[in-house]
Amino acid sequence: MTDTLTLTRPDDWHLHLRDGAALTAVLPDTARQFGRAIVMPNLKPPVTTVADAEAYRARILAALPAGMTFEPLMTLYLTDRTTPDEIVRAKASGIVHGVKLYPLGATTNSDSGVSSLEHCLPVLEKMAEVGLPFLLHGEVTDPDIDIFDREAVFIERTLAPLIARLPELRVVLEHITTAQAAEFVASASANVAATLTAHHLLMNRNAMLVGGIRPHHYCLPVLKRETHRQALLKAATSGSAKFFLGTDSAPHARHTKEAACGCAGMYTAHAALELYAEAFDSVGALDKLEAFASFNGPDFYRLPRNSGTVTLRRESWTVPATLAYLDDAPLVPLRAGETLDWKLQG
Ligand SMILES: NC(=O)N[C@@H](CC(=O)O)C(=O)O
Ligand SMILES: [Zn+2]
Ligand SMILES: [Zn+2]
Repeated sequence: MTDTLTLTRPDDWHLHLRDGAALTAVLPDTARQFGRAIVMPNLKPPVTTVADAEAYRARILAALPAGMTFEPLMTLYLTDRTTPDEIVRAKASGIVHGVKLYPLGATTNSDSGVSSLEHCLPVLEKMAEVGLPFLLHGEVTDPDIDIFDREAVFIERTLAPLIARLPELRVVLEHITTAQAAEFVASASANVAATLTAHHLLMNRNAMLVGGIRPHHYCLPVLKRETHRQALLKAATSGSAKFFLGTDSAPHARHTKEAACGCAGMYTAHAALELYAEAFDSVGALDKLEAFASFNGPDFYRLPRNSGTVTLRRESWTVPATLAYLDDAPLVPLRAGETLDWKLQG
């Protein structure tokens, strides 16, 4: 049995850092583990221009505790008003590494999202031309489509036609949750990849709905049935370079989750690598974790792999019940009050 695991320093290819006091509270959790992260642009208001991204990047670096190194990889939030010129500026900036699609109304802070990709074709063509990846929250928002089917329908209605139209566009289907998504990505061209969260590798929808409704296990795309979780775990541990780590750690203050209409998003950054190690260990695939966490992402984004390493040890520890977040508004991390079997050293 492996008890110690040393990995090339990993990166998080899908992360919500928020802003202000929330940013200051959560950033150290990520910076302890990851060299870089693709930082999601769904602030209020969203990060839609290179100027916004530069200012947000400066706020992230200013919030980083002394002595920690971490590189935020910025993204732009695609809107119906994004211009091809902004894409050219984004590529030239060197700090923007992707453009994010939030279908209008699909998830947290998506009310500036895109109503139809048809409007955005000139922008998407420019992204393909300059080589800026397109990052997708892959769910349709059609009210007639059942929430558990929204990812699979997105693949049929939006992703497949997009790829057929612009095969040279590099696309990341974020936080995939279904067997359909895993199969689609695995059989698509090398320009199509996916991120996988630790929580979708570890939990199915029973964790949200059995024995009472558990708001801290509610996220989007929503947890699916066990067959899907198994398909995701198989994809993550398959050795395919198309699948890589993206926590989708998405902090929301406790009272906004424990509410009649609770926010979507799980906070996992406090123990991200430990949670992935548990998932990979559960199928005897710890040897596949390094490529998933540290190689496949930078290779797809055409960035150098990190130097340096992190070490995990098989060691029990208890996750705190809450973490400090905003004044009088704590954060409930995934596995709050429970024991984890892996621990990041140092
Ligand atoms: N994943 C979530 O459930 N929530 C994310 C948004 C997102 O990634 O869809 C958030 O910003 O809170
Ligand atoms: Zn999303
Ligand atoms: Zn997200």
